[in-house]
Order: sequence, then C-alpha cells, then structure tokens
Amino acid sequence: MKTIGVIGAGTMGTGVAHSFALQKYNVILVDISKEILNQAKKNINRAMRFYKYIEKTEIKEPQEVTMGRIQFTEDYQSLADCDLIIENVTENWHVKKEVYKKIDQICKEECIFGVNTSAISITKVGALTHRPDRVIGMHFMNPVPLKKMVEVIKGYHTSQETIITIRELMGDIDKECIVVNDSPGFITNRAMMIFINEAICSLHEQVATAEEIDTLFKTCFGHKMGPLETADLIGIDTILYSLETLYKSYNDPKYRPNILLKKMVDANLLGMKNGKGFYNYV
Ligand SMILES: NC(=O)c1ccc[n+]([C@@H]2O[C@H](COP(=O)([O-])OP(=O)(O)OC[C@H]3O[C@@H](n4cnc5c(N)ncnc54)[C@H](O)[C@@H]3O)[C@@H](O)[C@H]2O)c1
Repeated sequence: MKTIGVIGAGTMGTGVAHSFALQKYNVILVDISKEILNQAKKNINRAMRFYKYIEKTEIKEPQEVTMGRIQFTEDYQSLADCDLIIENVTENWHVKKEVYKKIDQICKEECIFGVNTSAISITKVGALTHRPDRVIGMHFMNPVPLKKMVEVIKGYHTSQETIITIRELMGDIDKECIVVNDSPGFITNRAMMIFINEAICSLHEQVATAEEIDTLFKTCFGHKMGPLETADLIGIDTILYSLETLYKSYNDPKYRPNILLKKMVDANLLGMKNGKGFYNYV
C-alpha cells in the first residue's frame, strides 16, 4: 500500500494522517471545507512539533518533508486510486452512510474501507457497500500518534485476507492490534461509555466536582486520566453520539445519555477541540 485515503480531518483523522505520513505513506486527507482543512494542517504541524518535543515519536526527517506527504483536499475523486480508505467523519450514522455510498462508487474494487467509529456496527457499514468483505473496523485510540493499540473489528462479512492485510499494515506503522468480533461499541467503548456517562450523572447530581471525580479515578484506580478529562479529550459530541448509538443498538437503558451531556452539546461545549468542556483549555 502506498497511498492511504483519510476522510474526516478532525481529532482522529488528523492523528491518522500524521501517523501514516511519519511512516512514509502518502496520505490524501479529505474534509468538507477549506477552512477545516487549513485548521487540520495547523493542528498536524503543531502536533508534530509537540510530540517531537516530548520525544514520544522519533522524527527522522525535516517536518516539512513529512507534511509534504499529506495532500489536503475537498475532492472525493482524488481517492479513486487509494488502496485503503480510513474514514473518520462525525459519529453520526446519516453522515457516515452518505460517505460510504459515495466512496463505494469512486474507489477501485480492491480498496479496503477502514471504519474508525466509537460505536457503530461494522456489519451495518459493510452492508452499505458492494465490498462488505473489505470493510473492517479500525478503532484508533486518541491521540493516534502516541497510542500503540488499535482495536480492529471484524464485521460479519470481513474476510480473513482483509484482516491479515490490516494487521500487517498496522505493524508497518508501529501499531499493535487486537481483533474482536463486531458488536456496537466493541470492547473498549461498550464499557468506557458507561463509566463516562455515570461520572457525568454524578457531576449532574452534585455528588462531587469534576476535579474530585477525576482525581478519584486517577488515584484509586491508577487511570492516567479521569472520565471527565477523557470525555473532553474525545469530544463531548462524540460521547453523546456514541451513547445514543449504544442505547439504540442494545435497546438498553443503561446507555441512556445524561441530560447534562445533551445540554453541553447544545451549548457548544465540546471539550478540548473547541476550548471548553468540563474544563477550560483556552
Ligand atoms: N475522538 C476520539 O477520541 C475518538 C476515538 C476513536 C474513534 N473516534 C471516532 O472517529 C470518528 C471521528 O471522530 P473525531 O473525534 O475525529 O470527530 P471530529 O468531530 O473531531 O471530526 C469529524 C470530522 O469529520 C468531518 N466531516 C463531517 N462530514 C464529512 C463528510 N461528509 N466528508 C468529509 N468529512 C466530513 C468534519 O468536518 C470534521 O472535521 C468518529 O466516528 C468517532 O466516533 C473518535
């Protein structure tokens, strides 16, 4: 594989593009507007400087060379010759659905579609395409350049050949993967979304402050980040959409999103990505 198409240039798409470019892959990064793509370019540049500074990733070439491997575009047609597409658009079924219908027409037959989602069924995404055997879940962790593990999800029709290709590719960009069967939220988010939601319920009921809740998780359980800090890192909107998907998928009230979460999304308090969530970042 030489050229990877990455759709969605938000929190995850920029991290995925960054990780592949570091390992000398050409990347075509697609989003819906020039403004978003310009911001994405700034974010990747800043992240490269920062990760180099904290020496978590080894950068063996001038940054402009790495950046030069990423093409920023609004044009889906430029994905036609890609061998793999990793889709990272908003966690919304209607948005994702339109993207898959489009790329299924544009991309060559052998192209694999990697679905980066928090909770949506990979089998359901595969059913939108004429290539369900080449549709696979690639649940990257945030921040992508720093997190080694990728939760890879086998949809009902995902072929063994696709799994082997993705395993090899992940090894090539210095990532490890664990392959799990398809189930909404997979392993990680099926459990994590519940404890984040319960932490938000506790905050909403004024059982404790955000700082106290997070400190308890860090000191008692050894978590690097508390649930509310994690929610801010992921994006408050992504947490809400994931819980809504889990709630619908399992028909189980244990996934019902807390009202405070909805209110925060209505108030555009989305966490780190726009400067304010449970904490302030400006
Ligand atoms: N944030 C996390 O920690 C995290 C972790 C793992 C997986 N995910 C999943 O990854 C996906 C992306 O999440 P994110 O946090 O990067 O979201 P985000 O909101 O930061 O970015 C989403 C991007 O998709 C773009 N987009 C929307 N519609 C599009 C379209 N039709 N074509 C091209 N681009 C489009 C938006 O403009 C935006 O830039 C979601 O499905 C999410 O559940 C997120």
